[in-house]
Amino acid sequence: MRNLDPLSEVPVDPMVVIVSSALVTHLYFKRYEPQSPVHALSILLGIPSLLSLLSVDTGRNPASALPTRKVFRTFVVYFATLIGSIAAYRVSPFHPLAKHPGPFMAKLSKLWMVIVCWTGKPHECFARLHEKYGDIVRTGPNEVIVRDPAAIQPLMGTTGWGKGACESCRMPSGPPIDMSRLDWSSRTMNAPIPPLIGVRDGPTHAKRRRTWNRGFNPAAMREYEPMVHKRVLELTEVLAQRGRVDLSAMFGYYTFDVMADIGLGGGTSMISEGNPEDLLHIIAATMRTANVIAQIPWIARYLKALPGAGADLKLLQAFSMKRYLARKAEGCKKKDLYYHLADEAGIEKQPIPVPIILTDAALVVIAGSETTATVLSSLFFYLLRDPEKFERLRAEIDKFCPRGDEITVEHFDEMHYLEACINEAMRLSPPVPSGSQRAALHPDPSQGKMLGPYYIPEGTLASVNFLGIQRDPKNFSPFPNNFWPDRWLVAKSLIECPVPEGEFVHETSAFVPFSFGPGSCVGKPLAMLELRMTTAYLVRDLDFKFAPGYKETWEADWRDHLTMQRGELPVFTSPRA
Ligand code: HEM
Repeated sequence: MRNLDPLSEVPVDPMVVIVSSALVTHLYFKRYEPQSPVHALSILLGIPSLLSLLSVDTGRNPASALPTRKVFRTFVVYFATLIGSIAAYRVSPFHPLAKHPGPFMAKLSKLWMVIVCWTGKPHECFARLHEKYGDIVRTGPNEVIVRDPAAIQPLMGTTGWGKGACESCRMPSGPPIDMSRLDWSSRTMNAPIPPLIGVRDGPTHAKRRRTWNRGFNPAAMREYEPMVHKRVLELTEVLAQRGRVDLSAMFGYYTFDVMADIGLGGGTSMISEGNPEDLLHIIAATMRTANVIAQIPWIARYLKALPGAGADLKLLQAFSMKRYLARKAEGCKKKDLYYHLADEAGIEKQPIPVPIILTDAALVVIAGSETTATVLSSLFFYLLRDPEKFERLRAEIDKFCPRGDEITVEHFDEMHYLEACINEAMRLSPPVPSGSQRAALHPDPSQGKMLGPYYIPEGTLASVNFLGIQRDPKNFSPFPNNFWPDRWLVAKSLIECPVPEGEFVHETSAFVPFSFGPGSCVGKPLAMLELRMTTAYLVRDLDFKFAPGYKETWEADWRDHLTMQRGELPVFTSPRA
């Protein structure tokens, strides 16, 4: 009987055809990285299915019309070749990142980063890797992290790369965008209208940022000052009566209330009532999941189909929607941040689309609350561990603003020690510890970059390790890991340097808690206002001490889920004696 196996009629071993097809698939994926699941799955399942059909011998034996073994063998050979080829290329000397050292498993697969991010300990892991491999470490097949301030300007400055793929998959909503012009690294979780922080394209980002910039200019900040002031007084009053509190949680409630007041027309009372809607836990859970998914953004397309996927995110979006509708119905009574983000003044030529207002409203609370709360919590942890520094700060505040007086922004210009303490807390515990990723926008080989002394090719995801550079003795010495606010005063020549001149290093370009360049933190003026005002009132008017039994595990409890998540800070608070 005639053999109908078409592959057997050509003088080529069917195995060669299957292996070659898998290698061509690797090349195709490497070059085009299909964005849609239908496209990707039709290639990954279609090719081996077709090859199975072609290699079925339907002529010899009717039983072979059920060619389970051949189909199985075709699939196994195809996928083994495909995976083997990808793995071999990634660890080979031909890979563009071959000369950058890093853990073998990280070079092989992004799964390594998925696991690291899931543990919440990337910041500790990266510190160990820098010790072992140096200032640039390959942390993924196409990814590096850099601990060198020379990388900041070229990567994040005006001629730097766009936001990395990670951010753009964090808060998906709305219709899909055309990803066809973006390179492999820009995979997103169908983030059609990404929040400002995830807008990769420079001009689009600059356009979106205009309303935000107006929302944090000096005139806008003057409007917010009374709102912050009111909440600081409320916090001070509540803490004066509470006794034992988790100060870290209280700062979370306080910053959330401030952001809701300024960005969403108010409507929350966490300082007095706690966290009844569980919003802070929802934000934490969202950040953790999103940071893991961001390592393999393509998976979001498939996860989204699962029931219950993104439930936390939806709760957060529902909260933003509720507050948005309330604020809109209320109308413009004051020039809050919403006034600027929704362009209630009508400055923009086109009205701001509602989906953009909603997406950015969620960003207001996500970006603006836990970040500031982390710095406040760390600052109080360091101050309570070191009563001499607490007293020195209190003396400065008393001097410029005695008890009973209202503390206003005018007082802060002269409070150098307050500024030094805040900077030092942000140096030791930046709320975005492992940096904000960047990636070239288009697959253009000319877009490779020198990051200081290191060349990285386009197609690389790159981050500057903020915690790493801020604690590197090459940038801050002596005592790089200790809370030593005096370094900021020495650097400004306000006090004598207590160590021999050669031992003092203060590299201000390596201090980037708010990041750097056109995509850096737009909310910095508000964050600084909250940090100064809150610290000044609490240190001046309250006494604090660690709750008995607290093991001072503050830093060990940190979890890095893009933003730092904090553990408890149990303290006793009382009115100042
Ligand atoms: C101490 C407190 C804060 C710190 C340390 C901090 C830090 C950061 C960092 C590192 C980024 C990433 C920038 C990048 O991608 O390069 C960022 C972005 C951002 N932050 Fe903050 N932040 C703080 C408070 C705030 C506050 C109070 C707001 C108010 C809403 C805010 C709003 C934003 C926004 C909107 C972005 C996105 C900016 C953009 O992509 O253009 N942040 N922040």
